[in-house]
Amino acid sequence: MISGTGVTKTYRQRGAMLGARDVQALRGIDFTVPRGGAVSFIGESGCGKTTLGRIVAGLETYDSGDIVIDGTSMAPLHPRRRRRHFRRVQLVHQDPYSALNPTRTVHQTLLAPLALRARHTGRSRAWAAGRAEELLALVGIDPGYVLGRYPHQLSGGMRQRVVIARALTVDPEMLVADESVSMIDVSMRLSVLSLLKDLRERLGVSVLFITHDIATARYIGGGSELYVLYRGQVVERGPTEDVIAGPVHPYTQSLLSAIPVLHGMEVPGPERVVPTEALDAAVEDTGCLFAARCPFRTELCTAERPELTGDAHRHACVHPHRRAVIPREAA
Ligand SMILES: Nc1ncnc2c1ncn2[C@@H]1O[C@H](COP(=O)(O)OP(=O)(O)OP(=O)(O)O)[C@@H](O)[C@H]1O
Repeated sequence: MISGTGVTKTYRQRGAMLGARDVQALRGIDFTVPRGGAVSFIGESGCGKTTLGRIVAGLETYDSGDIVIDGTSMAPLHPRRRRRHFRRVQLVHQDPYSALNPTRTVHQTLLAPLALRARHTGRSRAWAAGRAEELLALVGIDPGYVLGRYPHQLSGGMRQRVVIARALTVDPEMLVADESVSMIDVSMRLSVLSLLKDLRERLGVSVLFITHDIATARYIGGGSELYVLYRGQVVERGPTEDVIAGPVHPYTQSLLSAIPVLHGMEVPGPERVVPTEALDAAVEDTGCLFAARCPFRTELCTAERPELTGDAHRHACVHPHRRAVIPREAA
């Protein structure tokens, strides 16, 4: 199991004298990804999703809070010792064009980490070569066809699968799939999502999805948990189907109002709001981060920052109102 408590991250900006503001990318994030489970973080551009994914994969530092990997707390560990634990979490780059070294064949790409593992575990080079073939078969590509090829000789979908195979070379406990930087088209995205679903079932590897697209979270569905991130704060979290069918926070409702596969809300909610930096800068730091854009705002909203409350389905809103969403097919 991999979890985080109170994870914060602020990007310090140079030129504060000239009015540059530090960016609070994450403001105390708690999350839990059970072994073999799936969790999606959703939010619009700039909400902090990529920062969180990079922190969980050990590629970015955090200011406070903690990440716990299989019961080991990362905070007190020396960075060099953390690295060993963070290897259990692999980031799957969803930009297959830049994720692979163009000067290496697929064979070289996979063999480098596998040969290292073989050395550490007293296995042979033949084992590493065999494992490379096994992993390619596992992600649904013919090893005979791809092993000797360079990335530019492969289709985008195949490149994406090679990226996943490379992530699997270290037998990770969790894959972090950051779709916000995705450059692949919709049908390919769906095939990658179904591959990740399949790997969850077959290998028991857990998956953290990072996306701006609620349709992706909906596709992952069954048994997963959805976290809605707004300006570095989780404003709603719960079982995916539950949050999508009955969002409570006005921000989640505005995100859902833009989804073509949904008909609308039984009780009208807010229309989608397009974030602007200027509006963000004007918001008071004390109140609800969404208050400036919220159609249900009252004085209470600017007085104090709401915390997440509730049981399985939690929200951070002082005027919670569940609005049932009617799927288009049922309307
Ligand atoms: N290296 C950095 N230095 C300064 N600010 C940064 C840096 N990386 C991210 N930020 C800022 O932190 C905030 C969160 O960024 P992040 O990339 O995590 O958001 P995101 O939700 O993934 O956005 P996107 O979907 O556009 O990638 C943004 O305001 C961004 O401008």
